[in-house]
Amino acid sequence: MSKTNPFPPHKIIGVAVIWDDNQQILIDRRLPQGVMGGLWEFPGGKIEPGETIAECIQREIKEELGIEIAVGEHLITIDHTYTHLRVTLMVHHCRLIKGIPQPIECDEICWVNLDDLDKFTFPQANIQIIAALKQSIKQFK
Ligand SMILES: Nc1nc2c([nH]c(=O)n2[C@H]2C[C@H](O)[C@@H](COP(=O)(O)OP(=O)(O)OP(=O)(O)O)O2)c(=O)[nH]1
Ligand SMILES: [Mg+2]
Repeated sequence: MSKTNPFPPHKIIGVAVIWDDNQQILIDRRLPQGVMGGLWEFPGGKIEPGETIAECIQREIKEELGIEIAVGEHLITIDHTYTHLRVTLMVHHCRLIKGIPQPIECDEICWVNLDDLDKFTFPQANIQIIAALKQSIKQFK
């Protein structure tokens, strides 16, 4: 009988909701191979020792997309356990400062309106991120 590891590895991930000047959000599609291959996500990655979350997000976005961003307000922190992995997603609103995003480490990228996010398939943990995002925007309307 197969058993699920009760202590799956834990990753702390800095996640960016990057806004441009037209109120659009940048999402990327993960490479087809590997964990959660082919799903859409908000760009980001694993924190390195000694880094703040803002530094992690800035570094990951430079590495993955070749752009500079300003890291702003904290949106939400999500703890989620997948079958073989536990993630803590620390999500911040960010703003594009410089450059045109390139799909350096992902399959494709897309600027979308908040209302169009539902048309893309995200990992399960993102349902809560998207709900928080819609909630945070409503406050301004
Ligand atoms: N970046 C990002 N990761 C997400 C989101 N939702 C979600 O469940 N994840 C999960 C998928 C991955 O297991 C993990 C992020 O890992 P990653 O593969 O981008 O990070 P990394 O490149 O720094 O990690 P690694 O090479 O050291 O494995 O978080 C999301 O919206 N954005
Ligand atoms: Mg990543």
